[in-house]
Amino acid sequence: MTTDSGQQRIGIFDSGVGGLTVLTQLYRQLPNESILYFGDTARLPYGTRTPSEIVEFVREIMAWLVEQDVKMVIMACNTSSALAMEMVQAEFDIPVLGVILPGAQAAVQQGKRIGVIATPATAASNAYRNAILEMDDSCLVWQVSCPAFVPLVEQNRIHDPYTCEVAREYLAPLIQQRIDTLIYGCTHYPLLAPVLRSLLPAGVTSIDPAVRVVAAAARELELLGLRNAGTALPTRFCVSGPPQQFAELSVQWLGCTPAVEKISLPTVLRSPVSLESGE
Ligand SMILES: N[C@H](CCC(=O)O)C(=O)O
Repeated sequence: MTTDSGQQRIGIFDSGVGGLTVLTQLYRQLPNESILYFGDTARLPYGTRTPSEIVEFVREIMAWLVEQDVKMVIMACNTSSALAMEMVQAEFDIPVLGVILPGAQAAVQQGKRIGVIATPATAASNAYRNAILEMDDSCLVWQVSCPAFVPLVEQNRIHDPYTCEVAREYLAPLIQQRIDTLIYGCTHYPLLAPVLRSLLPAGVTSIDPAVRVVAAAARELELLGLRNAGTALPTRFCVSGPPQQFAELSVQWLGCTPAVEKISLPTVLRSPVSLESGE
């Protein structure tokens, strides 16, 4: 498929508005690049899904993004990066970046006592713990699963006093362990930064993996000769749920109301292996 004006976009996806924190970094660091954003809003939150559901969702999204002729994909979702990276690398022949490794790398360069707040699926996968310890086994890592955060952000309840109460509870064991670094292990969480920062001791550095993953994307585009020299096209926003809801929620971070399309993802056959395994 040929894209508008022949320009290939970078595809980024999340379950909902969390990926906007990656999009903001793309606007900052790669202002000439055109972006296709997909939010799987009909099926969020991902963090309480099973690993096989998450892999299946990512497979469908990747197939659709490839159909749209994107030149690179950034998985702007920690849960997808933690659970589906292996599948993506095995099944799709396109540059794909996840947020876990860049986030872990930023953390080990910053501190030794590292806290990770993440969705239940990401925390259970131990993706951050494993990545951090592989890079520096002298680090100490504490992970906290925060199931309430994504629904609260998607319900636009960031400034609700209840959100602050929940955040206090999630952060308490990390503060007790005297962490020096905190990874926002879900792309929705930087949207909660004002609340989180108000609860964290001043000496704790927070890490938003979006900054690093976009820097890595810039390097990779350069290396592959895929940088866009011209002017970026307006970002194309697509969702699987109600477009109006996404538009109304995201305006506060985008600064303008985006035009949002509802799309249907293709159904992808599971995998040759699972089809054959029944024979
Ligand atoms: N923002 C995503 C997904 C959160 C969810 O839908 O639970 C992440 O980074 O994990």
